[in-house]
Amino acid sequence: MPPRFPATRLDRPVSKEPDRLFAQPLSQVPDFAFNEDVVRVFPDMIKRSVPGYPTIVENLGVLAAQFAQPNTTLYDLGSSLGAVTQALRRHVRTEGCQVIAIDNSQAMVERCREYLNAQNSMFQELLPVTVIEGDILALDFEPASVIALNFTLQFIPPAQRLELLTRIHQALVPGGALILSEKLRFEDDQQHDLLTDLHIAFKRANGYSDLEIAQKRSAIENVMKPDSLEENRDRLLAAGFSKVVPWFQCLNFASMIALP
Ligand SMILES: Nc1ncnc2c1ncn2[C@@H]1O[C@H](C[S@+](CC[C@H]([NH3+])C(=O)[O-])CC(=O)[O-])[C@@H](O)[C@H]1O
Ligand SMILES: O=C(O)C(=O)Cc1ccccc1
Repeated sequence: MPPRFPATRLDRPVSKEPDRLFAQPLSQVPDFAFNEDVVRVFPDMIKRSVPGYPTIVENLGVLAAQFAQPNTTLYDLGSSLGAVTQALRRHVRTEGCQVIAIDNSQAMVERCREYLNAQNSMFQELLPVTVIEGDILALDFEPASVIALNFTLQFIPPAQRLELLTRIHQALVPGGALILSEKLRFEDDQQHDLLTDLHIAFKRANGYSDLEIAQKRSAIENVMKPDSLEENRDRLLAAGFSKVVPWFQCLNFASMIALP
């Protein structure tokens, strides 16, 4: 019998179940939700859907090691299965730090805890971690040096994004940073259409059919609302951040560092 969680190149045990959630024609496509069905295929889904995702996650650990300050908290907001938390723990060795991962999907949180237990049993001297099932909009932040919002803000109702970022800014200590990754929309229609077509080509190259791509798009269109890079930058500045530095973009997915 093969082990239930074979170790990957990154020493991270992940489900290998392929994403076929939208492969059959659905008479009505329900709104996308982070439920048990999604959790089972999530590692495959996110890798085949988000160009640059593995690079962003691994380098988030590298970036975090530069910003982590002693005796502070590192947050993984909207942690899903804890890929970012695992990267933080692979890279950050700063004295007295802890990681808090939080997600409001019970199914995600349960599986995330299993994966982090597996990481605990494979490595020593990892930062302590707490996984919370809860709403990031209701979180009381501890003094923090690294806050990761890795493809989570796009699922927060647009009217609540500025207030969340303002509270994140207030929680950050000097020398810390918010790392924000988002799908982007583009203000120039031609640029938007080109990068959207290229994203569809990326998905097709990763084995998704036209039907899967179309049904997934209609599932997410009511729940995931991307902003442009300019909107993201302006909102971060309005929240009190002093500097916004994009550090990665692959097609219509980008990640930026925001300094307090
Ligand atoms: N209000 C909320 N409070 C808490 N969690 C929330 C909220 N709204 C949505 N979520 C959670 O945010 C996560 C977004 S996925 C993040 C990927 C991960 N960061 C990764 O790097 O692998 C992005 C994607 O699937 O495109 C889901 O797990 C939601 O349950
Ligand atoms: O699949 C897409 O088109 C996306 O934009 C990204 C995504 C990835 C995983 C869950 C929801 C959205």
